[in-house]
Amino acid sequence: MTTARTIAVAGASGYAGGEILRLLLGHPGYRDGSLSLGALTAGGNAGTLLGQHHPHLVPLAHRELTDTSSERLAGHDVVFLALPHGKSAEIAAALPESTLVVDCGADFRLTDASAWDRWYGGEYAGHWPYGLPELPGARAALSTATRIAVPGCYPTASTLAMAPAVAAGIVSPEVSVVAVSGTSGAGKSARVDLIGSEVMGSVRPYGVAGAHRHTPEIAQNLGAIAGTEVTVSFTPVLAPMPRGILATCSAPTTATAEQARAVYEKFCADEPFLHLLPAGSLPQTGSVIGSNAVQLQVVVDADAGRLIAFAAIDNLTKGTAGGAVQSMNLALGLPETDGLDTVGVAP
Ligand SMILES: NC(=O)C1=CN([C@@H]2O[C@H](COP(=O)(O)OP(=O)(O)OC[C@H]3O[C@@H](n4cnc5c(N)ncnc54)[C@H](OP(=O)(O)O)[C@@H]3O)[C@@H](O)[C@H]2O)C=CC1
Ligand SMILES: CC(=O)N[C@@H](CCC(=O)OP(=O)(O)O)C(=O)O
Repeated sequence: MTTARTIAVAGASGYAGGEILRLLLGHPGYRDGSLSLGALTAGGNAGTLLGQHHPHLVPLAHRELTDTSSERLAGHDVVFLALPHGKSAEIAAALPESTLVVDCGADFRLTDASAWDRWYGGEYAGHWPYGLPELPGARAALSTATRIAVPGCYPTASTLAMAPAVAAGIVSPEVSVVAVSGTSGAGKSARVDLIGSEVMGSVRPYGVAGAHRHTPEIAQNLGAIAGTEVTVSFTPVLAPMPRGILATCSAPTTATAEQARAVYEKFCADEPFLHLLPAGSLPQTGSVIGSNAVQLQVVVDADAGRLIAFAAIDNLTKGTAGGAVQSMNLALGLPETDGLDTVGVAP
């Protein structure tokens, strides 16, 4: 019998950490004992029980959260970091190279130090293999990785919506993205602009005109696929729902609707989590809640000369924890879909 691989989750009291734990509890490796859960850590909530923060994670309710330090996290085979931006670099540097570190924060996503400086600031920590297996070449990179940077939730939806069109060269490299997100994308910490009475019954844009830090990440992804610079105009929109992102992306095209559809069918054909809906159906967040699926559609507005691609994801599942577990599976040589469902919860 082989020894179980141990997994630690830093930031376990938060939304992303909680979702990682939810997925791991259903992972076949956890069920057969080949994966086990070690340290679960937090910041100010260290010393409290996980059940106080995630009462839905019944089997782990009794687990005590410990402080977050490289000493606590050392000795595990896999460490998920679900911490605020800027917290990962120091911890990761103190962990052995043999430990698989999967970072849900932004610290290692950007390949351009000047982009990091402009949108985040502080010392640039470098970049790691990017945890979006559906991108060209990503599976090969992830299968040998011991450090993985999980994408942001908006970049996951927007990149996957436009990747087929950009890879096939059927759009000009000028992409517009309007993406509507549920409030869990902002994390669990208290913010006046996120209290119920400010959010309920209202939809509002924020971080407009290139101000949102996901703009360079989306441009980086699409530029790498295109092999040329891609400009991205990104408008995030906050909606009164707990989970989900619907990204509506467009770019100039001369392709017909049939040509565009053929491109998307080919791109999605062997992808376990990419679901191109039948022509005439449009993605909605309600169909992907709790699932790792990405529901896609592509249409062409011939009068405007634009290709429009839609993607719906659960920001906490495919947009964070699902992408993290999918990447872990690849890095550990496990089946990529282990512990990840394409079946959502509805209504
Ligand atoms: N929410 C989402 O949809 C997505 C999130 N991510 C990324 O995942 C990471 C976590 O996000 P999310 O779960 O939403 O955030 P939350 O605010 O919900 O959780 C943050 C977690 O980090 C812990 N923490 C906060 N400050 C410190 C600190 N100084 N030292 C140690 N631990 C600390 C918190 O512990 P405590 O409870 O004790 O404060 C909590 O466990 C972020 O980097 C985020 O960008 C990525 C994609 C999507
Ligand atoms: C609704 C909402 O506030 N969403 C977050 C994005 C969350 C996410 O994916 O991003 P990171 O991992 O890069 O933090 C925001 O706009 O800041």
